[in-house]
Amino acid sequence: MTIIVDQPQFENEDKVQIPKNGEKSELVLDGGFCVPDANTFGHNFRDYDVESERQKSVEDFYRVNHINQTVDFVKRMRHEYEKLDKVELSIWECCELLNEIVDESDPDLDEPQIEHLLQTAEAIRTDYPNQDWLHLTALIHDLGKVLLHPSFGELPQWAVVGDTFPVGCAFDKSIVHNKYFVDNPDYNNPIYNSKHGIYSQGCGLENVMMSWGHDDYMYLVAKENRTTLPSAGLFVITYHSFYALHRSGAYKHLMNEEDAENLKWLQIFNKYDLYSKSKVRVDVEKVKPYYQSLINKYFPAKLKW
Ligand SMILES: O[C@H]1[C@H](O)[C@@H](O)[C@H](O)[C@@H](O)[C@H]1O
Ligand SMILES: [Fe+2]
Ligand SMILES: [Fe+2]
Repeated sequence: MTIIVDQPQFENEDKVQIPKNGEKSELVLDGGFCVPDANTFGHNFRDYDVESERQKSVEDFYRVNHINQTVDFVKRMRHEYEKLDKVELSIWECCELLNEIVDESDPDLDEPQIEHLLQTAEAIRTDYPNQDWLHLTALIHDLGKVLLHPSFGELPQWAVVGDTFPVGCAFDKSIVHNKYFVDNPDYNNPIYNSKHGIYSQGCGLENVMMSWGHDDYMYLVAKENRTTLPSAGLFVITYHSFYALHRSGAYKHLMNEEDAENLKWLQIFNKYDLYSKSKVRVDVEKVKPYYQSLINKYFPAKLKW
């Protein structure tokens, strides 16, 4: 059986159902990319409740993340990192640096980060051969995880990875492990805990502060280094971990028209980001010249980080 995924769409469930043992079925994305039956550990993708060793550490990750991501914290991080005074590196050098990094929030990934970047990019490239900006967006979408590296300040996991969400307004129920927000200082602050909080209807996501992490950081780096990527590419980078929006449809009241357009690309991108996590290795040396040509097209040779 072949299930075609309609795109783009809002899904209300937080995890994707995959076939039970023995049931043969596959999900086929737009251009024929086949979604694996299960993640590397034999579970549904993004199943945050399944009993496993990994589940416990992922839940603990979200507990600390939800307690510490506050308006004050995000403001401090933005101020610190917009200086871009840490290091000077090319995009590719940064991809290689990612290999030293482990993401403790991810229940699905068991490969080095560079594999994940290339698997995502190559899967999209097959299905959308003419959108070279989307191939490059995929290659760099998780590069901000270098924040975990000593030369970038060695931030703790909870300040770098995991799903993101707005701060400064109420935390939505659809956010993974949302029960831990009760211990966040902003949770009981009347300025921050209403539906709109410090924002207004349709204000545009650009004006909304997201929890600090690799998405926002990479957006900052790309923008300040004057990338020529289109706005949809920057949107994908900035909100790819915002599952409450792109999967559950929460916080739509903060979007403007441009966000709604860009969201369509994010929903396409997300399928590849999530389901290309597999054991199938990409031959890095073989694909490197292609990605290097895209880097040359859209970025300066060296970037300030
Ligand atoms: O655990 C994962 C991982 O950190 C991804 O890079 C991020 O984009 C996802 O939103 C998150 O769930
Ligand atoms: Fe990510
Ligand atoms: Fe990713």
